[in-house]
Amino acid sequence: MNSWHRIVVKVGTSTIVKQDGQINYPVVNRLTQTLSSLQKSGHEILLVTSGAIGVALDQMNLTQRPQGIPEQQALAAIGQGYLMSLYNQSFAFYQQVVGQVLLTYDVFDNKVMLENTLNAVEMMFSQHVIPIVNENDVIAVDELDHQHSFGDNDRLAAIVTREISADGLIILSDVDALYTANPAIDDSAQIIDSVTEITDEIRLSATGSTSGLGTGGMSTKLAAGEFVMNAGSKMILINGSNPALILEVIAGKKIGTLFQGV
Ligand SMILES: Nc1ncnc2c1ncn2[C@@H]1O[C@H](COP(=O)(O)OP(=O)(O)O)[C@@H](O)[C@H]1O
Ligand SMILES: N[C@@H](CCC(=O)OP(=O)(O)O)C(=O)O
Repeated sequence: MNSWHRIVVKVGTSTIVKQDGQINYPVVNRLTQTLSSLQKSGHEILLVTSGAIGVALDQMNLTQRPQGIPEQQALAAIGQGYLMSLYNQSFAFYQQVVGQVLLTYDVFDNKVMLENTLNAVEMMFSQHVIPIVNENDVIAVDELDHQHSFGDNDRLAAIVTREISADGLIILSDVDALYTANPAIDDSAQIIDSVTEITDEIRLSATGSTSGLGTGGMSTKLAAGEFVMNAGSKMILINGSNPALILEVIAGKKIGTLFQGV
């Protein structure tokens, strides 16, 4: 069924931080306006946001993401508070209350921690509050995974979508859709408007991030799509430069790439 009542929206760093490293205030404003209006019209919205490290780079006058894990953890600590202050201020303009939920992957393996988290999220939904989720990069302990994909919020958003039994996940990125090849480096790349199964051909089309801001590129989004489809839900990938597109997705308009099993 194509309903979008309980929705997870994931926003990538490349959407809220511009190429020059500055925060994209108009986009943050349109995002908070769109999500607030959806919440007020009866939808349950959970926002998974990246950007802690992205905004901290600017705060610390750095032009690129450091390679070292402790350096990135420190930036995550610095930027997370700032990121939440941005969202608090922007949502407050639309009289929308939000709550911060910082997660690590071990939460999903621990029955008690998971139950506590889900209880808090359900309570926020019943109070018309929008939970804002990010990975708690400062204390994340999965060292091996950390080395390879420090902070993968596409995966986190997919797991959250399953755990809260959301109707779907909307991923906002800096591309219009999944393409047959990375459009940043291949002019002949074509949009793929729907995916029912992640085939090897699709997997090969996806490469990592070229923006310098995001982390996972398209590979982590495909993995998220596969996870969400296996959980019986759906995912849409759209361009985050105009977050009001979320309203069109919910109205059933065909934009971006829809990942949905048959
Ligand atoms: N097949 C593909 N289709 C679309 N984008 C792709 C593809 N392969 C790689 N990419 C890259 O993935 C990037 C989006 O991932 P990323 O930079 O991690 O964004 P975000 O910060 O939104 O998570 C795009 O800018 C694009 O360069
Ligand atoms: N947790 C990290 C973001 C990790 C991440 O997945 O980034 P992105 O590829 O921009 O969605 C942060 O807040 O900086």
